[in-house]
Amino acid sequence: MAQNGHNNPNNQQNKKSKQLDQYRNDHKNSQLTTNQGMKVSNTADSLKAGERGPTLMEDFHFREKMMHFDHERIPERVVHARGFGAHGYFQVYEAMSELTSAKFLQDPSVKTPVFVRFSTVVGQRGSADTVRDVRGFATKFYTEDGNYDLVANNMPVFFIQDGMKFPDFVHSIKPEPHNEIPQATAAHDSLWDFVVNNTESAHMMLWLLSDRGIPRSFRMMEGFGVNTFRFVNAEGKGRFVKFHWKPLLGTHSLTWDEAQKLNGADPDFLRRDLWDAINQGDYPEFELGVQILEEEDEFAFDFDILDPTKFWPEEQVPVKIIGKMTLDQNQDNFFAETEQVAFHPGHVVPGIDFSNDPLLQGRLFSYLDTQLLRLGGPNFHEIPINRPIAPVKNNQREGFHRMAIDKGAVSYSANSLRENAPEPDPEQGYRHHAEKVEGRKTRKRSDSFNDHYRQATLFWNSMSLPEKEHIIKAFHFEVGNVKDKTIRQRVVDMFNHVDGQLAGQIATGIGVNPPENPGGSGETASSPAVSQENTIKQAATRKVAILIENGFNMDDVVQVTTQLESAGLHADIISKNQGMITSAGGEQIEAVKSYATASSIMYDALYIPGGKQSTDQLMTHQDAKTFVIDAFTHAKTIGAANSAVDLLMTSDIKQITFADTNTANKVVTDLGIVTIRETNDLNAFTQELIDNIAQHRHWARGNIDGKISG
Ligand code: HEM
Repeated sequence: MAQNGHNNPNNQQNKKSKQLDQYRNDHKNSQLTTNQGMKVSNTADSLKAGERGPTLMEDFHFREKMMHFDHERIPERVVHARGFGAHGYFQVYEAMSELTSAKFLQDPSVKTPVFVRFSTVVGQRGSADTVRDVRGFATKFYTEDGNYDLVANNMPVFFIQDGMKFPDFVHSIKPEPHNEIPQATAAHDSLWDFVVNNTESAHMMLWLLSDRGIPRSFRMMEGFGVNTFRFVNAEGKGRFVKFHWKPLLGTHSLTWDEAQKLNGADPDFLRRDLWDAINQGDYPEFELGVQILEEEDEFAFDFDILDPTKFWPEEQVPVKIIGKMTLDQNQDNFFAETEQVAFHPGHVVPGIDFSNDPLLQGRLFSYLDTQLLRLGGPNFHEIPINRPIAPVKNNQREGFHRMAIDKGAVSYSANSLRENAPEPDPEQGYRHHAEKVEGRKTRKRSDSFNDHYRQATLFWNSMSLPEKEHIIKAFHFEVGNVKDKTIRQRVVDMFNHVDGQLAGQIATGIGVNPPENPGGSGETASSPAVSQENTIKQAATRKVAILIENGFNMDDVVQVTTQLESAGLHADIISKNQGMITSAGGEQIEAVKSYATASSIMYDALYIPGGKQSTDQLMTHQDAKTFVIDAFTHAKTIGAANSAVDLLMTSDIKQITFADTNTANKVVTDLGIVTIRETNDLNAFTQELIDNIAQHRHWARGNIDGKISG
C-alpha cells in the first residue's frame, strides 16, 4: 500500500510535492525540544516548589506548551467549514491554444500539480459528512504561470443571482442564531422563509433536494464552476466558458435513509472513503470539460448567460472534454493543508478571465477578504499549501508572520536603484480582456434575470421516476420540519410555478392545501444529461460486504473475492464476532468486522457464500437479517450462492425469483438479486454480480408493492 501516495513515482516528479517536502517532518528518531530548539528532560510534570507544591511561574516549558495549545484554533470558514483535501495532478489532452493562452492547457506531457478540497457548505467543521447539502469541489492548479483556482460546487446553479444577497442567504440556512439549531441542514423555518421570499432560489432548491444533495462519494460527484467565465486566446479573442468536472466513476448518491444513518454510524464516511481510496491506489479521476460560447451568441438563449441560477443544457451547448485530473496523494496534515488552503475564484492565470455575472463579481471580493481574517493577515500566500510553484516577486512587504526575507532598500516601483525590478511585463503579464463596458450606475437587476421557474421545470422534467420520488420525499422532510404553516403553504404555492403535480405532491406530505389551480412554467423540454440515471455505470472500487459464520464454504468465498478484486472491487468479511472463522473444510479466514462495527449502509453490495452450518447460524442472527433487509430496501445488489439462497428466501424479501433446484448451476437474477445453487463454479455468477453492482441501485424493486413484508 502506497501510504499517502508519497511513494508513487508521479509524486517524486511533482513540483508542488517537492516544494512541500522542505516543510514535511515525520519526527522519527527525534528528541523532544522547546520551540527554541532546546532539548527537554521531562514533559509530563510541571516545575513545582516541592513535589506537592504549586507550579512555578518560571516553568517556561509548561508555559510554552500550554500557550501553544491554548492558541491552536483558528476561525473556521464562514461557509464550507467542513472539508477534506487531496493532492494530485492535471493533464490536458490536447493544446487548447485556439481557445485560451492558459499555459497549463497547452502541453499534454505536462503534469500540473493540484490540491483539491471537497466540502459541505452549511455544517460546522465537526458536522457530519453525509448531510443533505451542496458539496464544494475546489481545485488549486499550481501552474508555471501562478496559481489558478477553480472553486466549484457539485451543482451547476446557485441559490441567488447577485453576490449582495449572499450574507442573507447564508444567514437563513445556517443554524438559527437565537438557539444555534439546527446543525447542517436546510430543514428549518428561516431557510424556507428566505426561499419563498427569494423565488430565484427555486431551481437550486430542486438540485439540493435531489439525489445530488447526498453523494455516495466525493469520487462520484460532478463539479461545476457555476459562474460564467471567459477564455481568452493569445490573439485576445474572448469566449464565454463554463467549467465541468466529470468523475470517471460516474455520479452516484446515497439514499436518504443511508445518509441519515451514516450521520450517526460514521460521520466521516465521505472523507474516509476518499482517504482509503487513495491509500489503496484507487486514485479518483475527473475529466475537465468546458462549454464554450462565442461572444456573438451571448443573447442566443431564452435565459441570460450571466444568470448563475441557470445552467447551459449540455444538449444545447456540448461539453468538450479537455483533460483529466488524478488524485494520487493524501495530505500529511489536515490543518496545514486542508484547513489552511485558501481558494479564490479571483486567482486566475493569463488566458482565463471573468464575466459580468453579478454573483461572480461578489465572490471576487469575498474570498480574499474572509481569508485575511481566517488566516491571520496578508501573508497567507506564504503558507506552504498556498505557495505557487511560480516565483513570487513584488514590492509587498511586512505584515504579521512575514516569511520572505526581501533584501535591499527598494520596495516600490517605479525605481531606478534596482533598475526598476521587479518589473511588470506588458507582453507576458496578465491582461484583462478588453470588453467594452458602458452603462448608467444602477442597483437594478436586469429584466433578463426575471424568469425564476422555467429551468427549474426543465430540471424537474429531466428526472427519472425514482429521482422525482426522492425529491418529493426530500420536500416532505425539509419543509415538514418548518413550524410556520404559512411558510409551508407558500412553498407549495411557489413550486406550483414549477410544476403543478410536484406542488400537489409536496402539499400532501406537509399538511397544507394543494394548489387550487395546478400550474407550471410552461417549459416542456428536458435535459437528459442532468439525470443520474444516465451517468457512467462502473463497478470498480465498490465495496462488497461478505457475511459468514463458522461452517461457510471456503471455495464460495475465495472464488468470488478473487474475481471481485481483479475487477477492482473490495470485499470485507463480516461475522457475528471479529476474528478467525472456520470453514466447513476446517480452513480459517479473518472477519475484519462484526455487526458491531459494520452495517449494510457502509457497503455498495452484499454477498453471502454457501455452507449449511454458516447459513443456519446467519438465519438466527437478527443483525444478519437486518443487513440483508437494509441492502434490499436501499436497492443494492445482493448475491447468494448455494445454501445461502435459503437465507434470502426465508428473509422478509418477497416476490423475487431465486435460484432453486430446477435451476441448478444457473445464475438467476431478479431486480439485482443474483443467486445460484448446487455449483462449485461461481465464475458466471460473480460476473453477473459485478454487472449488477455497476448499476448502483435497482430502483424498480421499490415500485412494486409488497416486496417487503410488513
Ligand atoms: C456571491 C456568492 C458567493 C460568496 C460571497 C461566497 C463566499 C465564500 C466564502 C467567504 C468562502 C470561505 C472561503 C475561505 O474561508 O477560504 C467560500 C468558500 C467556498 N465557496 Fe463560495 N461563495 C459564493 C458562491 C459560491 C459559488 C457559486 C460556488 C461554486 C461555484 C462557491 C464555492 C465555494 C467553495 C467550493 C468554497 C470552499 C473552498 C475551500 O474548500 O476552501 N461559492 N465561499
